[in-house]
Amino acid sequence: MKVISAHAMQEIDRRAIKEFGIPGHELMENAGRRCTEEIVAAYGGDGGKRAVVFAGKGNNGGDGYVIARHLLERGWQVQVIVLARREEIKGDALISLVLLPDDILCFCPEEGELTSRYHGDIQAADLLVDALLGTGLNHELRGVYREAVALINRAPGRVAAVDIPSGIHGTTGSVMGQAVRADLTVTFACAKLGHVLYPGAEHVGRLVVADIGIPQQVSETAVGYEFLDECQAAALAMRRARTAHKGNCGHCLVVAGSPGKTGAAVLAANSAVRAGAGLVTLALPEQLHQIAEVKTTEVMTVALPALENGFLAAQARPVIEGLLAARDVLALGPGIDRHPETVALVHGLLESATLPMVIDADGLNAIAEDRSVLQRRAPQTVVLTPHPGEMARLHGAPIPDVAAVRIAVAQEFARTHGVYLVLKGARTIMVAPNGLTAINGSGNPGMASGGMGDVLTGIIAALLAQGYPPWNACRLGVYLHGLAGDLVAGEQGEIGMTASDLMERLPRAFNRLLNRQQTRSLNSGQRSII
Ligand SMILES: NC(=O)C1=CN([C@@H]2O[C@H](COP(=O)(O)OP(=O)(O)OC[C@H]3O[C@@H](n4cnc5c(N)ncnc54)[C@H](O)[C@@H]3O)[C@@H](O)[C@H]2O)[C@@H](O)CC1
Ligand SMILES: [K+]
Repeated sequence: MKVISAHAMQEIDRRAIKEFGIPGHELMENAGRRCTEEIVAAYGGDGGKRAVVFAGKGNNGGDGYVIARHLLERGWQVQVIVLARREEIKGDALISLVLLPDDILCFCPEEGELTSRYHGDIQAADLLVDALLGTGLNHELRGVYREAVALINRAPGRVAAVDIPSGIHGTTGSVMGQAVRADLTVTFACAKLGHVLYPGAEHVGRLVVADIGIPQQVSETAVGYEFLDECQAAALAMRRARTAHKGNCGHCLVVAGSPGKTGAAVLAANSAVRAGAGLVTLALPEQLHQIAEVKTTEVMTVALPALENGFLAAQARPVIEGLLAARDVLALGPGIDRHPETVALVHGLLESATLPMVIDADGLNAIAEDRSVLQRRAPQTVVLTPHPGEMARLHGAPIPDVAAVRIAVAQEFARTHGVYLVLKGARTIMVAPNGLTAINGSGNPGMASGGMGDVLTGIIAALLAQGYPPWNACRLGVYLHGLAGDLVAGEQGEIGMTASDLMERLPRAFNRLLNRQQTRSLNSGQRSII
């Protein structure tokens, strides 16, 4: 599903009106009619129900007037509360307002009056229509708007939001002080970033994207982002040839681990096995070699030169380079810590290794110490998988500053340094070096526990080793990781989920995507490939 920013939607509206000559009030009429159809389908079309429509002073409110008119025609009892003075309503919204009977309109621009005069009506409504603010939201909610949102959220009736729940920023998904919690949101032409990014995504309820007559060439050419759902992820999964053997399913080298963090190394290596790599070698500090031998079965292990304290030494570089000659992908960083010799090793490998690399954890912190190493690197595909803290270090800014604009930060970093960037979090962001951007739709808060990142590193490395193009490996890998987490949550709940639990579900997650492909081809009348 394509998602766009609030600004891109304003541009779509502008082009539809200016370049294609579609009158704005016609778009508003279509928007209001489509909202009404969805409301009636969800909450009943047989009349006799009560609706209170909350309208702001802009065009979102205008959509609300159209909805009010259509609900009246269908026999609903309707009251419209406008949070402005009548003379403040202008343009297309005014065209829709004048079509409403005066006796259902209340103008309520001042804080306090709403609660004192309309509390009873609001409590008695079967449906509250939130047409306060849409893509024009540009500052925190205050005064009577804040009061209205609180009243809507406390009322027992169902809530239908027009375009986006009021108070949610259409581009960042943030709550601007206070925001409506809707049961149903009907948006127009395309979903907006604010519908899928948290915390906005939790306010939307069921999302319907309605066609309001905007020409396809306008909405298709708008700059957008890919929201990765199960259907799109399934399309990325490749079936294995019946003649496959371990030699052509790729060999991953995982360089990881330091004292106290053998688990990170083992998780990354075992996850590469579970994500389908033909062969996996785990190379780790010599002091940890025996432990890794005990904790792994399918994975081969190699002892690397290490300092006395067990951190990877610079002399490990020629040994690793020797191993790389017969490997397809290098996964570097889980649990390696930040010793200066280890940092030098990461820099050295970036400069010499010419095969695809997935770099995580302290591998990223090593890059953050000298970002210019990314410019000096040998020509190779590099996938970086930071969490917000690592992203902030890479970017050189405090975490809250990065969190507020995470998509923009990820895009800038990926473009500037020519890397694939996977910025982890609720709704992981993926960016290709050319700026293509995807937002992951799978996963749950149970995955907020240690080791999950190591698993993701192993998955993406395994997909690259199996021949997935890097952009597909990033998107499929991230989706599979979240889907495996969702499978764990479905079986045992979110709390107490471990990275090992998730890793064990990877084959099932993969299989679910492949089965979905098969169902699709059966449904479309094609012969299934069994
Ligand atoms: N031609 C178009 O542009 C169309 C627009 N449509 C609707 O119009 C909406 C966009 O309309 P507008 O651009 O008029 O914007 P909105 O109706 O979202 O709000 C804009 C008004 O609210 C004020 N405002 C912004 N933030 C506020 C806050 N926190 N508290 C109080 N007031 C605040 C602004 O100063 C402005 O007066 C869309 O979301 C959609 O619902 C649809 O009718 C389809 C066609
Ligand atoms: K709204």
